[in-house]
Amino acid sequence: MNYILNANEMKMYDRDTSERIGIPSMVLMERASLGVVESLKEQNLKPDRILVVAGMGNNGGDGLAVGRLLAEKGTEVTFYIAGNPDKVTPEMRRQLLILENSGFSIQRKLELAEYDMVVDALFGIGLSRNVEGEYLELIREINNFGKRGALILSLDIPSGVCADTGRILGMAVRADITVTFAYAKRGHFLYPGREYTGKLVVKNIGVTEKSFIKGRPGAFCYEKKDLQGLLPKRSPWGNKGTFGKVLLVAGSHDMCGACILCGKSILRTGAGMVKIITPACNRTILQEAFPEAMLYTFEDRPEPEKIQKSLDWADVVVAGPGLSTGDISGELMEYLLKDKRCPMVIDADGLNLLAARRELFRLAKERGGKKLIITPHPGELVRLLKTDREEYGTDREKLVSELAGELCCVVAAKDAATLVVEAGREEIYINTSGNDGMATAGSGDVLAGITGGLLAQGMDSFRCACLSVYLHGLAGEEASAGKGRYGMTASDIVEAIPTVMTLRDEDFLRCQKTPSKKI
Ligand SMILES: NC(=O)C1=CN([C@@H]2O[C@H](COP(=O)(O)OP(=O)(O)OC[C@H]3O[C@@H](n4cnc5c(N)ncnc54)[C@H](OP(=O)(O)O)[C@@H]3O)[C@@H](O)[C@H]2O)[C@@H](O)CC1
Ligand SMILES: Nc1ncnc2c1ncn2[C@@H]1O[C@H](COP(=O)(O)OP(=O)(O)O)[C@@H](O)[C@H]1O
Ligand SMILES: [K+]
Repeated sequence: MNYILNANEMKMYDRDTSERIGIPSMVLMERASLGVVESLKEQNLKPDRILVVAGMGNNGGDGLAVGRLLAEKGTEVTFYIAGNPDKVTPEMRRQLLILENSGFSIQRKLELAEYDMVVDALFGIGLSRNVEGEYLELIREINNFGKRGALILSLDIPSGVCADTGRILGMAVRADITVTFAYAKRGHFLYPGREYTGKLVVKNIGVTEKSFIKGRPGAFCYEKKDLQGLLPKRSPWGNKGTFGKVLLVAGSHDMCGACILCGKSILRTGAGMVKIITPACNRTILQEAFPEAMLYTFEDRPEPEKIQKSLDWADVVVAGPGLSTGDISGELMEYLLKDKRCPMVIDADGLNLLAARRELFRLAKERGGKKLIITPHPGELVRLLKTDREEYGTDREKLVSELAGELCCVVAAKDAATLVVEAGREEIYINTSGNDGMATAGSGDVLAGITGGLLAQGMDSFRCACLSVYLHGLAGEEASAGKGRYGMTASDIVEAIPTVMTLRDEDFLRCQKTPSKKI
């Protein structure tokens, strides 16, 4: 697990590290700059000629220090500073003095020479408004250097990207590499900032969790190394009942694929059994394409006793993929929502029904507690909140929290960077896995299946939604590694699930054999 910070949190932890813990700000800056140089070495990048573009804040100070350290190693460095000298921070002033005392000259006019690398140190997390005028022209010029082949290295965050939202404030530097300090920032992972960040490297500078005394960061993400500890434990003497029974209510007259994609994902994630309720027209295709599933198929309308029997059998319900929004589906959703025993995952048309019929929305809300996970894509989210795409674009996190609060549930708000929010919980999960190959029909059905599969294995709703989103993204990456981002389909994502969540036998045996007591 890794924290993802906003600008205020980073400033608060920086300040605590220097003022309370006592590591001087200049030391943090030197460590940050050494981290950048180390990162270039790790990537085998040896620039001969670089341009450092520095602003008047501490981001500029980092830039001057990086230039100085590289000059010590023989790189030819041109220093350029921009901005109002009245605004210079004490650390930046000190960096200017060090350069002056060391005999470097600093330019105030941009030299349009050829450089192998441009260091972007114009604005960091202190960017507070849209860039305009001279700064806008500078950012354009930095990007032009990039187009002509120079490597663009942004310090902390590409200048022009809002560290809190990932929004572009006027114009932003398109970095090839961003080296950030202590922790990643939200703007590195939220779009469009994520696209401008290029490859992200995080360097430790001495700011640690010891500085979280006034509050922990509000966001986190998962990494591959976390997986082993996050996956539900499997009992060696378990049977298919132990690993969970999932009732999938999905599919409609012209939509059978959603049952298959979602149902297969449930089993691929490790749940023991799946039973599908769907119209009779889907029976033959399901029996052929998905023989592992049990079925309850109905002709005109499902019988309440049979629905109830299925609900009594199930540990978890997944409802909505390909369901359609007709009256029969509405009735089905009503039965499911009224039965409050099973935790439930609602996706796709299940959510459209909630949006269209307030009675169903009310029933969902009444389930309350931690028993509901919903997985809306942006269209479904705005329908549920009766808002529009414009508002979604303005403050997505606020809308997602609002929805979680209204339904008293966990919301996995799907998008290129999916957010997971739980009613009443302050921290949010920001997903970092996946790619644009996943923007393909049926991909969301796979996520609903993974979520149901993990929930059936006993996970807590919030952790389950976070892990499902992360695994889904990893499966998307695995699928694209085989088929490419153009050609991959949702079926490829399903097939990649086992690979990304494989608990290797040797790991399993090690867990079993390691004694917990130390002597
Ligand atoms: N110990 C530490 O703290 C460490 C900090 N570190 C580094 O410090 C960075 C944060 O430094 P920072 O807070 O000085 O802010 P920074 O991003 O340099 O810019 C602020 C300047 O920009 C100006 N400005 C803002 N928006 C503008 C606009 N649109 N157009 C024009 N001007 C605008 C703003 O002016 P003002 O808003 O006051 O008018 C102010 O002058 C951080 O990202 C990391 O790199 C590391 O060294 C590790 C240790
Ligand atoms: N550019 C992208 N990068 C990463 N993930 C993406 C991207 N585009 C879509 N996804 C993921 O793909 C899934 C698409 O879901 P959804 O829109 O519900 O598809 P469908 O309705 O076809 O099943 C979501 O989980 C979303 O997060
Ligand atoms: K920067």
